[in-house]
Amino acid sequence: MRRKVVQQRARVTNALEALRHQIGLALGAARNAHRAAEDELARLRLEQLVVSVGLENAATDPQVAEHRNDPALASVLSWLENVKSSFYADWADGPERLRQLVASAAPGPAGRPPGEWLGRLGTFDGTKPPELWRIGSATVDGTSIGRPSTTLTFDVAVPLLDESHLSITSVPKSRATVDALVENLLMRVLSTFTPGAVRVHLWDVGQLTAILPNFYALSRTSAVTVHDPTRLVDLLDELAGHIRRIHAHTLQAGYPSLPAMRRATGKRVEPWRIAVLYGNGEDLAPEHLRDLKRVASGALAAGISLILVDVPTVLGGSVETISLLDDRRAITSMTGPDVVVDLDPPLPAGQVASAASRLAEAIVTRQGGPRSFFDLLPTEFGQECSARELRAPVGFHEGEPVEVVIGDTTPHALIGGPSGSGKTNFLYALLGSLTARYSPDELALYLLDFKEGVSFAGLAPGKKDESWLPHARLIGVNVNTDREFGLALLRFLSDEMRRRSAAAKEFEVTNIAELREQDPDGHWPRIVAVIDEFQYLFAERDSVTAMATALLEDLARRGRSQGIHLILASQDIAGIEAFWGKPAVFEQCTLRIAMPKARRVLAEANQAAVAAPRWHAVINHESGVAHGNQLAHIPDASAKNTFPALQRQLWQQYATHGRPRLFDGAVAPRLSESTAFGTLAPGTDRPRALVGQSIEVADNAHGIELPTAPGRNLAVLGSSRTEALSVLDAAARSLARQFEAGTAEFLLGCAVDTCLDEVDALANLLAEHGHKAAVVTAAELPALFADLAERMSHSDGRTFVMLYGVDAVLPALEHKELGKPSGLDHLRTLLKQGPSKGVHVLGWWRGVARLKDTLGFNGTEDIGAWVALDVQGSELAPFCAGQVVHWSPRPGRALFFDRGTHASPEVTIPFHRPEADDV
Ligand SMILES: Nc1ncnc2c1ncn2[C@@H]1O[C@H](COP(=O)(O)OP(=O)(O)OP(=O)(O)O)[C@@H](O)[C@H]1O
Repeated sequence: MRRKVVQQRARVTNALEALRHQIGLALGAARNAHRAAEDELARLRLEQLVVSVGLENAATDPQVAEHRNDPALASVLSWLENVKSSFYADWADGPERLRQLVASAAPGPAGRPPGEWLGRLGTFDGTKPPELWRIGSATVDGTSIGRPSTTLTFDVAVPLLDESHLSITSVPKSRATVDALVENLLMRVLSTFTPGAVRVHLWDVGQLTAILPNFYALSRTSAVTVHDPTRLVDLLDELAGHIRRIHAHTLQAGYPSLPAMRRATGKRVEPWRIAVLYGNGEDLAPEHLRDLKRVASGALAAGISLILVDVPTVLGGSVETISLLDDRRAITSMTGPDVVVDLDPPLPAGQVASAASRLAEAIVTRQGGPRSFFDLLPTEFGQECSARELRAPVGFHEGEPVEVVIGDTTPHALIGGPSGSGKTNFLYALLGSLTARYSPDELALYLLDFKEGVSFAGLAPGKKDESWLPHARLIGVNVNTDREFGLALLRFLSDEMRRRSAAAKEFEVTNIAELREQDPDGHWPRIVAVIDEFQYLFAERDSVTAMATALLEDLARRGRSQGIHLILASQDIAGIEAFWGKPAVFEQCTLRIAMPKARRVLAEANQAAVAAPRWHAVINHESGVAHGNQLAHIPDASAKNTFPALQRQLWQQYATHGRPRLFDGAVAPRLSESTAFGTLAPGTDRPRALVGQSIEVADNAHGIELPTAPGRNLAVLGSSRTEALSVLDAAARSLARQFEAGTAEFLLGCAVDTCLDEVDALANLLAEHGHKAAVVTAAELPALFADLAERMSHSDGRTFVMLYGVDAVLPALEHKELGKPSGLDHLRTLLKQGPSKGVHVLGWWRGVARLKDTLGFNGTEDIGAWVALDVQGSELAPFCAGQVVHWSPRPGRALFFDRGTHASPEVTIPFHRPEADDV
């Protein structure tokens, strides 16, 4: 037992001993590692010290001398000597390599001596600009590379376009040098590219004109713009606007930046822009500085470079610096502080001026003066897809096309400008440009003009020109008194929006682009609804305004995702004021187009439209904020044979697309041309008496159904003879179509002698259809009613009693023989009991009171439907279930109400009677 304990203790002791040994070793190793690290640190500190004082000064430097006894010093010095000599061995051919680098990165005018290019037009329109631009040369001492008493010279160039901004700092009295440097750089750039590919903006806090005077000739063209020294904000806004627009465009096309897009597509779509800002060394105002920084950070990706002279700021993005040392020399961030750059001498002033003139001439020639409408059109029609957006140029700015985009961020547009400023012309330019790019399967147009006149009428087939615009689905003209038609269009669009959103839901997508992807066989064109003088919609305080507002707001909010877009045009103030109280619509119109002198279309502080020249427009995709301004000259699209020429071409190309519906408020519709009339046929027990054309997007008619049921009579109310004849005529003729010959009887009771001819003519027409048709005179009416009241119980066919000015015979009807019912009693019986026995009265009373007298107490129920002509709405309440009727009579229009189908009365357009012309 004891032996066992002793053995165990020995084992534990041995184990502990072994552990102690291991710990000792580890501690020793750690001590050694620590010491080695400390040595290394000391060595590195020493190395840093020597580098900071310079290797060549190490021997004499007192700080280094303190380490004289340090054994590490020698190894540090020898290590640094090695590095230096191997570096200079590499650098021996450095100047030559730099020369080659500049030669390849700064080809042609970018790096070559001016004698080789100054005065010649550039030819480069490639996708990638030179990377470097020469500013001078630098000379270094050859001693360092083992060639004492020699010097080595190499070219110095700076990056600019697509690569970097430039910040130049001057010294006192060096303005001429700075100007020469900037002029040299700009001239190299301008002479590299084809004329017009570069735009230069000049701003000088201290000068209004005379900035780089040798460029004067170019300031008449788009190549150089001199900005007002007090309006830096305008320049920054303009640049910010370009950046946003270009950014949106490139992103939309799937590229991160303009240079990337250029490289990928091999096409230059935008000019390069260089903005030169001359400051005075003082800080910019904080708001300018903020805007400048914002511009600088997005500029390069949009092809914009800044050259800042004495503008103290720390810019975002990459910036190279040139700091002048005196009037010839500078240092630059490209070569570091130890290399002094000898700036190139100024270009000869005369030669720069004449080169600028040549370039200016070339730009003017290239821009070709004002462009025409046909320059807006693509060479091949109908090639674009509208799934994501609609995009089309509408004009030109300095030779470059200016586009309008209708899509996600700019779903709706507001166009404003005083009368004659070119709104209609703009609309034509836009419609032409869009319809030439997008086929009718991609774009459907609904065009409504509240102005008096027929501005869109030419887009529908006409007498002179049978062609039509195949994209147009609806054209409404002369609707200034038919606000209901505007409402009908909004209702139609709203229904279409619902239909699209239901389809989107079914496919589990949220917008039109996705819907088109998921349902490639569906027909989902983008819809553009243009409403010219839209403020008419809100012209009165009535239910039309209330409904139009609600519908417009809904469309403005939700139309975007369903591809339904509104373009609202107006003569500024009136139109825009109409929006007060409807901010939802106004705000959603993020695309603003201001014609010259338009007010309130753009943001309040944005005065661009005030200064816009004639036949121009300010196009702004940023809700009218100044940085969104794009000025464009709009070509003349309204000149004779301009738009029609395009229309004919499109019409031929898309021959299979149906004609648009034309609603012309100034032309009374013809019954014989009405679709509703054309589709009537015999064989119904609910014949329909048409009374007028309804004000709807579809070609529909109003009519009263006449089943054999109580109350199915029609009253026409008012003194307007022509319209009354028209309504009864349409009713009779449409009924006649729904019966086989001989199965319907028409009794035409004419109490007004002046209508006898028309009534006779109608009777003849009905007889021609093979129907029984008899004309009954005023004197015969009491007997007719007595007879009908008597025989209606045995009637088996249908009898339509058409009464003209029935009130004229009221006194005679009221005549009562003792113990016998009067004529009026018979008429009342007829009205009450006739319809359920197939005998219907369709009568014209020349006033509401006279109808009431006819019907007597409790008789209103017997008039199931009425058409009111020149009768005030207030009189109609008793025949409209007591509801308030808003109706002020207007020529050529009537109010129709059918108890059986209507919640409230609707405006109808009596058909034009062909015979009416002859009377
Ligand atoms: N860009 C243009 N170039 C040449 N002529 C133009 C241009 N724009 C408009 N016009 C001419 O000016 C006239 C008025 O233009 P337009 O009818 O478009 O103006 P508007 O603003 O619609 O006026 P209103 O509101 O009174 O109808 C037209 O005869 C048209 O031919």
